Amino acid sequence: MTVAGDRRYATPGPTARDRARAAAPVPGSGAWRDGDPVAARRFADVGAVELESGGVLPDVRVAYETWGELAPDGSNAVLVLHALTGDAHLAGPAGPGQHSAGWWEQMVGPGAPLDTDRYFVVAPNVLGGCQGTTGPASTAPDGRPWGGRFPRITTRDQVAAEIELTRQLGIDGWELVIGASMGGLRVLEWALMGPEAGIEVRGVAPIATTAQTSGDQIAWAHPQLGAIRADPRWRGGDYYDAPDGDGPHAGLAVARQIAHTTYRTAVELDERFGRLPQGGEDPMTGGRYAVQSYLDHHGDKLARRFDANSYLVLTESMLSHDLGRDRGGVEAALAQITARTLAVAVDSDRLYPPEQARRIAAGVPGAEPLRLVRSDFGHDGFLIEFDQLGPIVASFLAGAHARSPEPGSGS
Ligand SMILES: CC(=O)SCCNC(=O)CCNC(=O)[C@H](O)C(C)(C)COP(=O)(O)OP(=O)(O)OC[C@H]1O[C@@H](n2cnc3c(N)ncnc32)[C@H](O)[C@@H]1OP(=O)(O)O
Ligand SMILES: N[C@@H](CCO)C(=O)O
Repeated sequence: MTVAGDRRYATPGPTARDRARAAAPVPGSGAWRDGDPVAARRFADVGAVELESGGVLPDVRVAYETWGELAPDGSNAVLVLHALTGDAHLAGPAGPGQHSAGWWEQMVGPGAPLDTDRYFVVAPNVLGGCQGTTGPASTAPDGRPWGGRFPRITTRDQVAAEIELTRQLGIDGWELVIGASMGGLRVLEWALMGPEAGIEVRGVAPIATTAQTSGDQIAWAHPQLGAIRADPRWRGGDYYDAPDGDGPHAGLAVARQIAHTTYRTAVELDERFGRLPQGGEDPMTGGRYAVQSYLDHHGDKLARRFDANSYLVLTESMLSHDLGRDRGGVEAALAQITARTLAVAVDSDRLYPPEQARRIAAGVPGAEPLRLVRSDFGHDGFLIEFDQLGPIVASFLAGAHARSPEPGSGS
């Protein structure tokens, strides 16, 4: 698909995702209909999590959703890990308290690439998040919200909480652990921490992600953190009791605008919006260009659905990510991964460039060759290009079937 010369987006209209869906529906996707039963959001109390920093986060609760049925021999479990502002709601209509229909509904469902007729799919909300799992807005032991006191957490701390969830679910192995962006960081830690914890990880699919957060990624995150902290309504992170929910919405919106620019491509923004003014506004007399309006929209939309402190905590967890820390470096760590590995990148991703995924594919013994998704839309391609991503994931899973008994066969 190309966006060249497409100026329809100067005002809101069908999105790239809408058009991709219409042009090439993914087999089995779209099986969820309004009115279908919503996958129930459940909660697991996983106890205290010992943090890499040396502290302890007590009374951790993990929110999660599941689809499909766990086979009697437990052989068909798939773990899906969401990105920065995602949540446990992969597929199906929005339920109570959920901001939207599932963010990966094209990938998960009956007959979809992650086929819920065949697999038991589990999606937790990440530690530090704001969609049901313990995070800065949760209540601390003293009865007040954690707020600015919420500890620094790392990718490994997040996986430690997910390991406890896995134990509570009675799952002793994952057929596949899959996720993109921040989810992909956890996928890679799972590949090492899972087996160390006695949980078999048979396959991993890190998508649009990296084995080690780079200087460029830290640099892009820095002004996002600063925008939230510079908002006087942030109040050092203790804004939950502010009158009328008077939190750092403006700072969070600016952070999202910076981030969203990195999620798309320079070519798309230029060809799609160019220098067009927004609607009846005149940029020469204080009005906005259409691309400014577009970023305002995405910033405001996130500020309405996401907690600024979680944005800080999760962003800083991403900065901590280094698969090689205390493992002798990235290459030594990748070399220890024994799971079947499929690294996927989006060819136009300027935030997680394909070189980073290539490093994963080159470093893991026996990994599949790097798979590139072709997209005009950059990092967000993992949320748009389902006609490519779906078959890549489905064929990787089919490769697992070729080598092992039918999931759930018990043999
Ligand atoms: C795992 C996870 O990451 S879960 C979280 C995923 N969801 C998000 O990140 C939410 C933010 N949304 C997005 O990033 C994108 O919408 C995607 C990736 C989900 C889909 O991409 P696209 O289909 O290309 O959507 P696009 O970036 O064009 O955004 C469309 C929105 O911009 C709006 N828009 C487009 N042009 C303009 C404009 N000139 N002025 C104002 N708004 C505009 C559209 O009305 C639409 O609004 P809506 O989403 O409220 O309906
Ligand atoms: N749109 C995605 C991009 C980050 O990978 C999100 O908000 O989580």
